[in-house]
Amino acid sequence: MLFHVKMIVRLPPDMDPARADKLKADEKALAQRLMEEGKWRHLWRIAGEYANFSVFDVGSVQELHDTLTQLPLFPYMDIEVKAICRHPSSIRQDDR
Ligand SMILES: O=C(O)CC1=CCC(=O)O1
Repeated sequence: MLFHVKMIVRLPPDMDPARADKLKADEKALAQRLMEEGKWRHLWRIAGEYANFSVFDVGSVQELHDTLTQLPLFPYMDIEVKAICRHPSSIRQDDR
C-alpha cells in the first residue's frame, strides 16, 4: 500500500542543539534503513521549508502508523497522510 506523507518538523527553538543534532542523526539512520528496505520509497525536501514529502510502501495502515510513530522526530512533527495508488496514465513501471 502506498501513502503520500507530508512531515513538517517543528523543533522547539529552545531545544538543546546537541539534543536536536542527535534526533536528526537518529532520524536519518532510521530513514535510510527504511529506504534500503523499500518501505520509504521517496523522500523530498519541500523547498524553503523544514518539511518533506515522502512516499511510503507498507503492508497496512497499521504498519504506516507504527513506522511514523517510531520516528525519532515524531514528537516534533505535524504529519499528513494520503492513501495513493497507480495512475492509469503513468509510464513508470515501478508504480503500484
Ligand atoms: O528533515 C526532515 O524533513 C525530517 C526527516 C525525515 C527523514 C530525515 O532524515 O529527516
